[in-house]
Amino acid sequence: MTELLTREEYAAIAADLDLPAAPFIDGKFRKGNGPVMETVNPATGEVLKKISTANAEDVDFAVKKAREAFDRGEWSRAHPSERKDVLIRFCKLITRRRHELAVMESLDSGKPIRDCETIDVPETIHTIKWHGELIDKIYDQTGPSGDDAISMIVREPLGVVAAVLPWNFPMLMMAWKIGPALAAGNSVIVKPAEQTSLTALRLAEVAHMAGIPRGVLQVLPGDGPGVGEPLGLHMGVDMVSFTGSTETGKRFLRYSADSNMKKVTLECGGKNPAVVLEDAENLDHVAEHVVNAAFWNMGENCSATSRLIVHKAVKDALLERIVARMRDWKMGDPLDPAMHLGALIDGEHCKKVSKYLKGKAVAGGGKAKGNFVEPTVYEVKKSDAKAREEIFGPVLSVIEVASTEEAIQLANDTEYGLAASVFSGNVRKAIRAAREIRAGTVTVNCYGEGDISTPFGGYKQSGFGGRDNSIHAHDQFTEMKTIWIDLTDPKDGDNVG
Ligand SMILES: NC(=O)C1=CN([C@@H]2O[C@H](COP(=O)(O)OP(=O)(O)OC[C@H]3O[C@@H](n4cnc5c(N)ncnc54)[C@H](O)[C@@H]3O)[C@@H](O)[C@H]2O)C=CC1
Ligand code: BAL
Repeated sequence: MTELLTREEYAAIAADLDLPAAPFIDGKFRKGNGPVMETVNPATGEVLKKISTANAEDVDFAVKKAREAFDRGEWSRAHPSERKDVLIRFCKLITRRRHELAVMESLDSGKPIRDCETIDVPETIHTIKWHGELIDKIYDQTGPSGDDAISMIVREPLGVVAAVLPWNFPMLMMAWKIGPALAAGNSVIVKPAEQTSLTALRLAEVAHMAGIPRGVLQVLPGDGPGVGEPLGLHMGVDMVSFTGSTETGKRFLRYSADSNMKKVTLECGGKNPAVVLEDAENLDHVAEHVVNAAFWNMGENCSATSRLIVHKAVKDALLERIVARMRDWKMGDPLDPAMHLGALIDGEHCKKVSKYLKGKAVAGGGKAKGNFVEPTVYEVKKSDAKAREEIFGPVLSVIEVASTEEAIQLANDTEYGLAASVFSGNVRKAIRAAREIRAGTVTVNCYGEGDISTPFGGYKQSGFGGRDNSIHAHDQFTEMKTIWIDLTDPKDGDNVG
């Protein structure tokens, strides 16, 4: 269990922070050639730091350094157990600095400190450790090539990987990418979201202290056009692993087509349903999961439940319980460990979310103060924008249905397919529904994203090209090669063709 400090202790850590302020390239912080960018605390509007950003010239330099590091081979060709040892040392250093990292994450993103301490930091450590531990335990394969040959099917690191990150889980999404990519031996260039660069920069420095060689993990702060686009278009980048909006994800497919056909994997948006069937058991339990699914991380979560598709027989009883549970979710100062909800990422996003706060709410719906938005529930028609568009905020749209078939049809009536949940007391019905819903993760009688051992990614416009987490992430960050070895004796005659 992670211990939480007091508000005062967190404030003291915040006051003492020495925040990073420049790109981390080839083993050190260097002034970038891009514009200076302010990183702002979304809860207070205070400028936390002025950060020197990278530009296309810095991207070129970082790619060159990443390639040189890859070719030197001290990381890419190190024995897997050596890479494991360094990654585990990296995790130990993160553990030592966990409170500092949690406070930086909370200040920079508006996330409640209790989540940063109990989820973001420990899951970051767990993810990097899991992939480090994995790398010296997986085998390559041989093919069924008969007596005259042996075919080896081996996995090799891709080379230079760019990880383009969102602002909603800055550190954890970095771990989802760098854990498997570094374990496999790649050089990685991280582009954090422009709102949240601080923990990425600190992690790169800590990784270097742990023994990750220069050039192997670099971080380039900056915006999409200034840093993301040159990375996407760069002829020296072998892969982009992206998490963010579907619209920007599609841009990376275009960048790839317009440059070197680099591998692209995309983890994008969602309009995720919780489907509650008429035989759902224990509505208190269902309500607890739905409230967590909809409002955790202020709804700024790609897998957040934003549609509650509920059978009319249980709707009123469930809504009553949801409204009651919402009262336990306290919103306020993110550095106060009693708070469950902090601020949305910035004013622009807050404006986008607030556009949906119209009509009579079942709960919440109060006017947003600063970047804080009250958790809100609406009953809507299936054609309503609230039921169709990704809001990415604490807004839950409830749609009543009259049958299981209608519920599943509606669950699938979206361009997205990231996550879903099904609640039913009948296992056969629940599993049938889970199979019929077209989404990358479907949970039964709970909400969740699985864990590090299970793949995460989307169907339809929620994802492309691979999965984060699990051994499938290792596949994502490696290239597959066949090595065919002839075993016939040349003395026995012609073995050509
Ligand atoms: N995981 C998810 O599903 C996420 C979804 N979103 C959704 O996206 C909406 C917009 O949020 P944004 O921060 O603007 O997401 P975004 O998808 O534009 O940003 C994600 C990353 O892509 C980069 N990027 C942006 N434009 C780019 C470009 N033209 N070329 C290369 N890289 C580029 C950004 O700098 C950031 O690092 C949100 O309101 C939300 O609905 C946002 C963040 C995460
Ligand atoms: N929930 C993990 C991925 C994301 O929200 O972007």
